[in-house]
Amino acid sequence: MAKEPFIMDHPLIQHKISLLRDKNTSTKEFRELISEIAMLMCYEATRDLPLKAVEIETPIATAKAHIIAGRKIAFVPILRAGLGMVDGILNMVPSAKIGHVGLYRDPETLKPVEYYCKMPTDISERDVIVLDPMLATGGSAIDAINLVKKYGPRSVKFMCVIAAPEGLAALQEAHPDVEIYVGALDERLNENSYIVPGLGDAGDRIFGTK
Ligand SMILES: O=P(O)(O)OC[C@H]1O[C@H](OP(=O)(O)OP(=O)(O)O)[C@H](O)[C@@H]1O
Ligand SMILES: O=c1cc[nH]c(=O)[nH]1
Ligand SMILES: [Mg+2]
Repeated sequence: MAKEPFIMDHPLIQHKISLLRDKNTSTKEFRELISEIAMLMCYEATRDLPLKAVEIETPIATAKAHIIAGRKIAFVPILRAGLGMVDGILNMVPSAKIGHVGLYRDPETLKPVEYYCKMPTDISERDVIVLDPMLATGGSAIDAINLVKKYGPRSVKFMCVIAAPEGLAALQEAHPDVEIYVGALDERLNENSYIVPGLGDAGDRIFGTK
């Protein structure tokens, strides 16, 4: 059985996603918002990182404190649009490594086509979070996670800004072990498999290509 997805309810995330949806939001603002949302979502998606107890000498006394227990993380953006989430996330986890999966959705078949894959060499020691702003039919996320799993990472999570119910169900069925973090769960897909109401084509809006 797949785990329940984690749907973000934080007001800051909801506010920023609303601005992202607006067709009048400029490329510059869109890029900044995607990065900020990814940073806030990363805070939630890393909530289960294990801690270890340490003693720290403050100027006053010895503090019994906690630091992250050496778990290693890799983020894997799905090109192109996933790249827009990387900067914000690296603000939170600066030592993370980054893998890349290049996929585009064929406009006729709507099936993902792979054109690039490069993973950190030590990915089998890492917890991976796959990044893509959009989960529409789910085909791209499912294929990207299939690719990542071939490298034998310790665990895989998936983080998206907007999901369609259809894509969420498909991803849960294909990868029931993967924890899914969603900024907002929308109504449905339209006849071209775009998310409704969604925000349009995330890659085009991040890179200004339309
Ligand atoms: O769930 P799916 O139906 O597979 O659709 C979602 C995919 O579509 C978009 O990428 P796109 O193919 O537009 O490529 P791009 O990021 O290069 O624009 C998006 O960023 C996802 O990767
Ligand atoms: O709504 C959608 C669906 C797929 N890809 C996008 O960028 N947006
Ligand atoms: Mg696109």
